Amino acid sequence: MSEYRIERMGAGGDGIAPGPLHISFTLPGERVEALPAAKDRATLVEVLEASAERVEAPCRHFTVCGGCALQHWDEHPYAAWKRGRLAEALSRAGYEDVEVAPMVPTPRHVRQRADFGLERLADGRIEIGFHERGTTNLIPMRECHVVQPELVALLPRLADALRGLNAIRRLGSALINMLDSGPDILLRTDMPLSMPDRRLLAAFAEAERLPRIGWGTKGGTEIAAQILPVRHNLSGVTVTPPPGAFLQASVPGEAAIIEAVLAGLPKKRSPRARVADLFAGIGTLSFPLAKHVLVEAFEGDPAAAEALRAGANAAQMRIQAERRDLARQPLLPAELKNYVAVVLDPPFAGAPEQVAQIARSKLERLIYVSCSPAALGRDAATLRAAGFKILQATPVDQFLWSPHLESVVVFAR
Ligand SMILES: C[S@@+](CC[C@H](N)C(=O)[O-])C[C@H]1O[C@@H](n2cnc3c(N)ncnc32)[C@H](O)[C@@H]1O
Repeated sequence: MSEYRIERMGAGGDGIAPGPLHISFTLPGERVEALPAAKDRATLVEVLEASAERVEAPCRHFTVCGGCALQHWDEHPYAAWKRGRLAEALSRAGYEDVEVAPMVPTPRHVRQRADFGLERLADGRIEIGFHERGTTNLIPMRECHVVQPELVALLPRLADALRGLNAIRRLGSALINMLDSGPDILLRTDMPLSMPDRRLLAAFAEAERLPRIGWGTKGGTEIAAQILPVRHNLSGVTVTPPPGAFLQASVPGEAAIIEAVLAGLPKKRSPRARVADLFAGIGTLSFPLAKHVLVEAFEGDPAAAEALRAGANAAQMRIQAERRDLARQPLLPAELKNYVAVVLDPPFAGAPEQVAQIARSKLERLIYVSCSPAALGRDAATLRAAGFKILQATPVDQFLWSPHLESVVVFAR
C-alpha cells in the first residue's frame, strides 16, 4: 500500500498519479492511499485528503457498478472536464483555440435505452443488472440514477418471469428501449427459444402490457411475442423501431443534438437544398432536418432503414431512405456534390472511410455528431488536412457520470 497525489483526470475518468498511475474514484489534488494492481493502475483504499470538489455519490452501487465513473465529482468541474475532452480531441487534430460551447447537461433518471446482463444463479433464479467494473459479474441492481425509473422498476418482474425461460442456461442480456408505446425488450440468450419459452414471453407481455418482446442472436433478431403495435414519435413522425433499434440515450440529449445540428445548416440555401444524413438509424435527425431541407438518408441496418422509410412515407416527408453500408461503400465525391451539407453520426469507431471520401470531395459543410471524442479527433485530423475549419463545437452530456461524451461539431470550408 502506498500514498499518491492525484495530478489530473485521465480520459477514462480515473484520477492520474505520477507514473502515470490510474486510480479510479479519485480527484485532482487529492492525497490517497492505494494498492498497486497493475503496472499503470492502483486500487483506491482511502482518501487521505479529499478535494473540495468531492461530493457524496447518490447511488449505492457506485464504485462497484461499471455504469458510472464520476458520481463523486461536483457537477461544475465535471462539466468543465467533459467540455475539455472535446477541446483536447480537436486540439490533437490540429484545431487549436476552438470555441467549445458550454456542455449541455442532461438530468438524472432520463436514459431511455439500457442493455442489462442476465445470469442464471445456482438456485435457478435470474439476476439482472449492469456488470461490475472490469468484470463479467452482474450487480443485483436495486437502484439506478441514470436510467428512467419505470425501466428500473420493471427489472425485478422481468427477472422473475425469465426464471422459467429454458433459453437462458447461464447467461444472456436484455436491451430495453423505452418507446412511446411502452418498454420494448430485446433478449439475447445462450440457447434457442423453445415453444414453452415463447408462451412464457407472450404471457409476460400480456401481464405487463408490453407491446413486443424480441429475441436475438448474432445472426439477427426476431419477434418472440407481440400483443400491441410498437410506435415511437421522433420530431412529430411516428416510426415503428425494429427490436433493439438505436435510440439516442436520452430525450433531452436528443433535443440538444437536433438543435445543434439544425444550427449548423448553412444559413443561405435554396428551398431545394439537399442534405445527406449518413448513419441515419431510424431517422432521429432526418425527420427534423426534413422540415428545412430535402433529406437523403443512408443507413446500414436494413430494418432501421425500412422503419425510417416507412415513417417518412406515412408522414409525407421530403426524405429518401436507402440502405447502404457506408464503411464498404461510402458516398463518393461525385455523389457528395449533390449536397449543401452532410450530417454524419457514425458508431463509436467513427467513419474513417466516409471521411476520406469527404476529404477528397468538394463538400463545403459537414455536421459531425460523435459519441467518441477519440474517434472524432482522428476523423477531424483528416478534415483539417482537407481544409475544413470549425464553426461550432457543442458537447452534450448524453452519458451522465461516465467518461463518454456526445458532441456536435460543424466543419466548413
Ligand atoms: C450512432 S447511431 C446514429 C443513428 C441516428 N443518426 C440517430 O441519431 O438515431 C449509428 C448508426 O449507424 C449505423 N451503422 C453502423 N455501421 C454502419 C455502416 N457500416 N454503414 C451504415 N450504417 C451503419 C447503425 O445501424 C446506427 O443506426
